[in-house]
Amino acid sequence: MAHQWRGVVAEYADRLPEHVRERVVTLGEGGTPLVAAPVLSERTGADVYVKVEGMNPTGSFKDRGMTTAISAAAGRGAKAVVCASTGNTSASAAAYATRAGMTCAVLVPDGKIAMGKLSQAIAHGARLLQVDGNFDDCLVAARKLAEVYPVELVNSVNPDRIEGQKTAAFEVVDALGDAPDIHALPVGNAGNITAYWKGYREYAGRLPEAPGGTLPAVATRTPAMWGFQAAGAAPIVLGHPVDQPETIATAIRIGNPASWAQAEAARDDSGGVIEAVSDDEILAAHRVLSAEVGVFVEPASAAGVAGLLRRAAQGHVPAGARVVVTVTGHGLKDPSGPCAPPTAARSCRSGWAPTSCPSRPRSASSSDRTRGDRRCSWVPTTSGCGCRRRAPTSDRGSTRSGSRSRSTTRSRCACSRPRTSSSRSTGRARARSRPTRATWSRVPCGSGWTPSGRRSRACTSCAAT
Ligand SMILES: N[C@@H](CCOP(=O)(O)O)C(=O)O
Repeated sequence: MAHQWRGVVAEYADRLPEHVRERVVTLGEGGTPLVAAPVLSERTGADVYVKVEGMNPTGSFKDRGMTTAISAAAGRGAKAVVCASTGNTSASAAAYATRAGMTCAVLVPDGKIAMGKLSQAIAHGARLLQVDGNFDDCLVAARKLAEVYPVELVNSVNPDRIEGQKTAAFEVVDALGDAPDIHALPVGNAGNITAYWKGYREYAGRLPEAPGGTLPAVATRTPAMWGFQAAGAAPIVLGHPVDQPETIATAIRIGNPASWAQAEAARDDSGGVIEAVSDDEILAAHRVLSAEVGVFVEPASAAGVAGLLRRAAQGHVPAGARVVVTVTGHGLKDPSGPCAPPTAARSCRSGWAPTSCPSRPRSASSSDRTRGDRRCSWVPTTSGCGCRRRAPTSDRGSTRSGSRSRSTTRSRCACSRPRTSSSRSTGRARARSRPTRATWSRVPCGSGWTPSGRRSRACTSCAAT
């Protein structure tokens, strides 16, 4: 008879602190598939499995930690919780807080959250505070709010979050019969690598002081932890905080991870690594996952696979090694991966689709259709909005009037770079440097196509309008 999964607190009660068990708030999280990935095994010469955390109730691994954090808060009689988020934490906190009858406030970087995640937080009734800053600024503000007001912080700086998230390591061992040789995963705020490492050590009987630490060991060993940050947001790799983290992998666009020291400890104690992968490597891995493995993930989730493929190509993956890669969130939360342009076009942000984009508008003008090479031809300049057209002749017919006036060209460019010396006023420059509604709306899609507007160029595959 099939086992009805009861959520991680009930399933691993004897290995969790007592205070998270007093009033359990659950949506049935955990028990996610560990999927064999023959394609990745073939490419790496290893025996690779993917832990599909997008199958959690709100579509990400955060639910494992949120059930314990919200349960603990509920047990203490909390009425409200707060978190800073790049999207997944807010969706999860909002859902579990609602389930517990609590108010949830979420602080997110304005314009930097994938539409699917934002929709979740709103749908679950969160009080949304969009901050003019990045995730790290949001976390500073959330910490202050929790100090001053009777509201509990449910980011992974809350130890109850780590307790819940460590159960993913238990599940891996339970499924494989022992710990893998290598566990690869993305690193953002670094709570997850911290939690997995704790879980693996506990299951191997190496933390006797932990809840359930006196229970018999389940695993005979622990894996090497391989963490991967996005190259534009790789503070641990660089050894210093990154003031303006930037990557297509919005979930790990973090410049100063809260669990930095713990992540380094996991790396060093396990004999592992933390490395950076480029956005193009992330997108390539995303394609492998979707088109070859059959698992659709959000872009950040592909960072672990990107890192594994890179290290395999460098000869760092021992033949036949058993490898688990955590893919952290579901692709439907942020469907931008398949239609994201390559780096050159992304940094330009002109709005021109790359040749690989499957979401080319069906209503392309005749010159667009005849233009063989649809790659972005905008290049950065040092004046104006920062972009200009390099080869105007190639799309002359696609402009409204056919004339090559500067204003027509500019109006096509939704670049959010700050204006430089040619700015008329500093105020205007600041306004331009912030994402406009148009650029913001394009973020979740990632295709580069502007939302429905005068040219009606909405992305036809992800419906980000
Ligand atoms: N990627 C996270 C960032 C917050 O991390 P947490 O570990 O503190 O929850 C998100 O989804 O918001």
